[in-house]
Amino acid sequence: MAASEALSISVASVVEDVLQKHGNPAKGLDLESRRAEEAALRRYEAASWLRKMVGVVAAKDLPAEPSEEEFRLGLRSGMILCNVLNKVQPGAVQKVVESPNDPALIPDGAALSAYQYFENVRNFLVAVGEMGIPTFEASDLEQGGISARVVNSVLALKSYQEWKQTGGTGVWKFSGNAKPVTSVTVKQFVRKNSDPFANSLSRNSSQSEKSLNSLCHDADVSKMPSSQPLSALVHALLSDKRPEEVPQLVESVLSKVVEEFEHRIGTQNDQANQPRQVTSKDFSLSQGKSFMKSSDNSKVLVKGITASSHMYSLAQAASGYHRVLDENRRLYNEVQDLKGSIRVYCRVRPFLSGQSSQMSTIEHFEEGNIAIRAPSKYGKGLKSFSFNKVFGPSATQAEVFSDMQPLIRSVLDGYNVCIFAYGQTGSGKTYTMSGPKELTEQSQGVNYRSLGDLFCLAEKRRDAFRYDVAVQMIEIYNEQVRDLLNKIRNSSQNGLNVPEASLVPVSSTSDVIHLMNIGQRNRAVGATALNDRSSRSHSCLTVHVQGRNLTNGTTLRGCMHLVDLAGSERVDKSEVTGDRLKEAQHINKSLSALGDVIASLAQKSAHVPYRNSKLTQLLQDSLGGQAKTLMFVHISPEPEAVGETLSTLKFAERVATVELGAARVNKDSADVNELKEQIASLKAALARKGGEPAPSLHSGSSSPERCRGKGGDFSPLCSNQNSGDALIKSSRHRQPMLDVANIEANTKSTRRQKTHSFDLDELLKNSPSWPPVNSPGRNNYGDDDKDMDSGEWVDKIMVNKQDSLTKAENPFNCWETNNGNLSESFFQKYFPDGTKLYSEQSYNMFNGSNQCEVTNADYLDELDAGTSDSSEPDLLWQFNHTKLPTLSNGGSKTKKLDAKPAKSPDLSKSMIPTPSRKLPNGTPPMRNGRQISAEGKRRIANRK
Ligand SMILES: Nc1ncnc2c1ncn2[C@@H]1O[C@H](COP(=O)(O)OP(=O)(O)OP(=O)(O)O)[C@@H](O)[C@H]1O
Repeated sequence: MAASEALSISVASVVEDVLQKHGNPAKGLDLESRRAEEAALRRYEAASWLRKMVGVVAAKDLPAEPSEEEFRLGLRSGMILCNVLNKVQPGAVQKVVESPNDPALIPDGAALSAYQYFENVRNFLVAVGEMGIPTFEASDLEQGGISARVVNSVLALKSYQEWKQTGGTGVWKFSGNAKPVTSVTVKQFVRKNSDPFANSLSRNSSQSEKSLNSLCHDADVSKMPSSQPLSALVHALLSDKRPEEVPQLVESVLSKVVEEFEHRIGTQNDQANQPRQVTSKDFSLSQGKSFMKSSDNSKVLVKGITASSHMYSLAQAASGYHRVLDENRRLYNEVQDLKGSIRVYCRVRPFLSGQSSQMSTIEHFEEGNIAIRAPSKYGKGLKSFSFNKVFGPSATQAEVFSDMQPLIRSVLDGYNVCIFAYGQTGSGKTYTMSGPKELTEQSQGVNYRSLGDLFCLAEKRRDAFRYDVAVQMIEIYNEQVRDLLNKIRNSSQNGLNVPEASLVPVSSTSDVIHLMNIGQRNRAVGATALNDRSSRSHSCLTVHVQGRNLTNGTTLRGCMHLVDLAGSERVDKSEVTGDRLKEAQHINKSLSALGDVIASLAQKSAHVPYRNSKLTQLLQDSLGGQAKTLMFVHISPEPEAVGETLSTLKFAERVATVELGAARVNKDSADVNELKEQIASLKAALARKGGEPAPSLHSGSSSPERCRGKGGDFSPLCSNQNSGDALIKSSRHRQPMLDVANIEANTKSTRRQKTHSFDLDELLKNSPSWPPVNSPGRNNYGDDDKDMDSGEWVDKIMVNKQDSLTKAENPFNCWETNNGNLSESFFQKYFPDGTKLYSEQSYNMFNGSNQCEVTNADYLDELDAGTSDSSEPDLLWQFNHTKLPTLSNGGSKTKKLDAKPAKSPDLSKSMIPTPSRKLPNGTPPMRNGRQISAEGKRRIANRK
């Protein structure tokens, strides 16, 4: 007799017990009493069935709800057993010995009668044994015998009969027993779907809570005989949990269920003197067969035995489902990361209020696939697209964020990350990145959540790392880069606004929220027919993180760009004129340039035209470098948007094919840090010798030596609330950086200067670096990288990486450092020895300036080359666009693993929806629009 055949476990009670223990371990159920109750219920079920089979007259000696003793005595003669067996399987027992006496009156041990009913019992056991039904020992019907084994055997026979009744053919296999059905506690388990596992497997992995609920619903928990319904237990358990805690919790509960189940099975095995431990595999396999035989594929009422085993299998499947899904995703992501692919998540915006009667063009979506119903104009039929993930209209902000959460960890692990939102105007880009206008905690977008998570994680790692964080917000408006967090000072001389600061240290989520509100207000927005809050610019929030390993002194620098692109829109839909047309053309141009870059990358072209727009320069290192890049592509569900939707999805699908190469960790060993400090000291000494104010590593007073800042008179937001207010106030007067640059250039002429027009490059040269670049030298970390744990995104071999210019090629030695992240000096000045120091001088250091002082740097260059070979130790803002000339010259330094052009349709112009704005005539110009435009033209003319 197989061990599994004698087992009898109720999964429902196991789940309930585990949930109760989870909710309040102190209130664990009295398992013993529960088990006794369970055994009694099973006995009643067996007795009831036997009575039903032979009729109450023949079964008069067997009460409907017998005690153990009554059960044993009632069956002791073997007559009921044999007669029932013959009904189930006619002729199974050839001759049933009828006792002349009332068997119930036969005293235990009476020899003659014992022989008579021994015959019956033996015949019964032989017959059921041949049928594959669990048997018991004849002595189990004697005093002291194990009546539970008799119960098991009877219930197995019952199960066999049910199987036969439902048309079972072939070899019957016992599938375990369940709680009995009695008149008192009717338990019917409704199977909602004949294949619940397939059903659950199609669910979103981030919806663990749903999975748990569905687990309970599938079991029809409301009908379970429990002191507390399972649903109540589930809710009690989950009520105080954060969504991100749910998956682990579910996993933990399910593994405990499995554990407990196996424990109980083991206990039963012991009781049954059958030491073989039944594995969950045995159990679910046998269950599976049994179920398939008894299922009618649509709706099956599964009672008793089957329900129990179904529950178990369901619990198992749900548990396994999460593990398998996680594993699949991890492996898939690893493959993607090894290829350096850009991840693409698609999000469908819901219909907005007042639109609900419309038909959605989204035919269906699940996991990574989406199908759009296209009208004949676009080639009638369903168009399917595949992405890493598709979020439907009802996806919450939390769900969307949870899928990209590992990236946050990556930033803290020293990786560069870029997340950007792409899509038609009004499709929900800003909603995803920031949230709706009326922001609540639930509706906060990726930006807020990322920063919140970042601080949270940093706090958790407090014992091992000390992290310093600073943020920067810019926008690209009409091909001009603007600093959204800039403290603006009105220049009394010429009336032009001057940016004062662009990088602000933050120490908490509220600092960030405050800053982002400022930045958001400063975005160029204007009314359009499609979206009255339509942004007219690309915005980018950059988060710089530096972490010092408190144990070994290594430093990690991560950087994250969160980019909300301006809306894409076809020109032919546009009716815009004037300034709006100009804006649209700029947006169009930059998105087309983005398409060109993507196309070149997809084809692995030698030359990637990054320089064609500010946007592509901004994203250069995220698109072609070592960053982990995620694109959220947004689509609207309205039929009139279907053209945009299709072209957006086509573009996005191409983006997904781009292989960027390996993301790399930015890590400096303690030795490197030490050397950098030495170099910084030497530089300071040299500067002093040259009669200039000595730069100080820790005083924050060094910036004037190299990158001249403006004489700002305010403190950072996080350290001075008043200054924050001032920042808000003054930042309303935005000024194109172009203008600022020239003012700067004109007011400073005594030192060696490099005066440029103030485009993105200029800004970046003098600001904390833009999309981080790791110079070749800096990235020679060798095996160190392997130590880094970056969550789902794995370290990779770098491919297709653009080399930065070497120092020698760098025309501006104040830009020579290419570590691509917040400079050492920044952290040394802002966070010396763990203290946030933000002096007026140090703050000035961050002020955008287009001038780089070059002082006695040749000697220092030698030093640098001999040490960290690429990393400017401090004092200078690290400019990471020094490689741009290389790129524009045809990318001669580009390393390609595979230079063979991939099959890649031209996705640039044809696929990028040409942005334009449908603006009602007479729309008021944006606040600075005209002035910027005029000034911009003047500056551009000057440059020429
Ligand atoms: N997932 C969503 N759930 C609910 N409302 C949404 C969602 N996505 C977008 N919306 C709403 O749709 C409108 C347009 O969204 P949003 O402003 O984010 O679009 P956008 O793509 O950023 O537009 P633009 O390119 O013009 O800036 C807003 O009112 C926003 O609140």
